[in-house]
Amino acid sequence: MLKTLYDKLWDSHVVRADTDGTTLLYIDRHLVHEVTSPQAFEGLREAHRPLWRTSANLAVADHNVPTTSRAEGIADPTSRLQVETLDANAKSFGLTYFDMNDKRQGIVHVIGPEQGATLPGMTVVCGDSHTSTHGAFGALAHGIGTSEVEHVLATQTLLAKKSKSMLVQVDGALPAGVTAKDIVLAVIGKIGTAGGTGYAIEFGGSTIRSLSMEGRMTVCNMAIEAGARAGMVGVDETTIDYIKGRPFAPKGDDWDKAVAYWRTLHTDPGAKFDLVVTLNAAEIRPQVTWGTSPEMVTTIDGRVPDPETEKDPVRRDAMEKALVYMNLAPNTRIEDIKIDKVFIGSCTNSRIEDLRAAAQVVRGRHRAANVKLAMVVPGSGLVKEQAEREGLDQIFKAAGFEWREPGCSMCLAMNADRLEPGERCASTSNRNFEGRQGQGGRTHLVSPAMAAAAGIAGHFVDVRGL
Ligand SMILES: CC(C)[C@H](C(=O)O)[C@@H](O)C(=O)O
Ligand code: SF4
Repeated sequence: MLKTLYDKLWDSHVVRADTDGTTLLYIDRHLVHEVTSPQAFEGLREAHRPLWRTSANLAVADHNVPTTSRAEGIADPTSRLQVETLDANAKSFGLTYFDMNDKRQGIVHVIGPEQGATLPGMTVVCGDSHTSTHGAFGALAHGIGTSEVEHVLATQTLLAKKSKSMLVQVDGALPAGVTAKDIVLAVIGKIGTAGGTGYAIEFGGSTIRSLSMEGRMTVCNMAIEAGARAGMVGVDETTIDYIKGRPFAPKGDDWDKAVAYWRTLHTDPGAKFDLVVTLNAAEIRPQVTWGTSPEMVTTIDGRVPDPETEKDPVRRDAMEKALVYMNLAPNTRIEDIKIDKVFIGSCTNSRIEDLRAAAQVVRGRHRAANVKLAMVVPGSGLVKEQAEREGLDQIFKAAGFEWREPGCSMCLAMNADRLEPGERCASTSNRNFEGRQGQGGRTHLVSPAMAAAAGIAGHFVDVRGL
């Protein structure tokens, strides 16, 4: 039988399947962070349960860590308690753990692949919705809730039901200045934030094949924002080259055997998907969100839409509400929207290529006077180190951008980095709902190059013209 990549990943992890489709799946890799793990560890402790397979777990603190003056510790007591609780749990349960001062520390979805802890053919879970990122490696990866975190820690399995399959096929050469972030925002603009509900999405086509692993991770990262449970890309030489030599990757004979297996991890030609969506890369332009959902997106040469032209009353209401929150008038040119802050970071766009793309734009230029703060937050200590080797930190600092320590930072308002009420931000993160970056803050999702360009111009601007 012809199989999709999703079928192959699913079938190879079934421990037991009931007639109603409820399936117990074996989990190969469990990533742990401080927000969704405390109750899970507490549950194990109360039940006197050990971990089923300690070496399957990798833990890191990311959401609550400060991105400045880390040596002084964490000022906020709630954040400090969460991180200290993970410190203590990792120690008492014996998990591999990168603490806040370890240079391998970073955002959980950046460090998994960086360490080679995320490998093709694996099932990867984490108590975090953006676990879909890891699907870029030909893995079945998705977020789980805290009670499931406890279940995985105790049994190395998860109860699941198979989703339907969707292929998002993107073909053609990407125009200059258009990036993986623009592809995925364009996909969400097309299918909507509910378009992927009930599906696992495979991204394919020549455009996706030509993306680096960083780009593929950006695309899979936001599959969850399209409503899908998982995003994935088939394995090819780009995947294998990325993994080779990473600390957790197999070595010697094991490497050869693994690679032979990994090369089978793609959809068989002719295998059927429940739904196929196609995009032409040549038609994708730099994207900017204007509202409070990633599907409220348009192109840099576009305008804020006018709710008057929307016939569906539910959608019209949502648009009106979003425009009030965003303080935007219908028909405003996107290029005329002024910004107060820039955030370059998050598990969507904080990898070395993202930082290179942003640095290329700001090199020799300076932050606009109306931009109060432009911050660059590398996804991990190792990304930071690499960027510094390449002199990117100097380029950013010379341009008036702040160079920070790794973490989730201003992607969400769970640490010291946040927007003040009414502030408008060009952000490379993945969510723009009300209050996401701070109460009353206004988020516009863009690519790293577009965020950098907005920081220089003081308003959104087309990177293709720079
Ligand atoms: C805190 C965590 C549970 C959450 C998630 O699951 O995604 C966060 O990472 C986010 O991006 O909103
Ligand atoms: S960077 Fe943002 S989206 Fe990613 S895990 Fe952290 S909070 Fe969630």
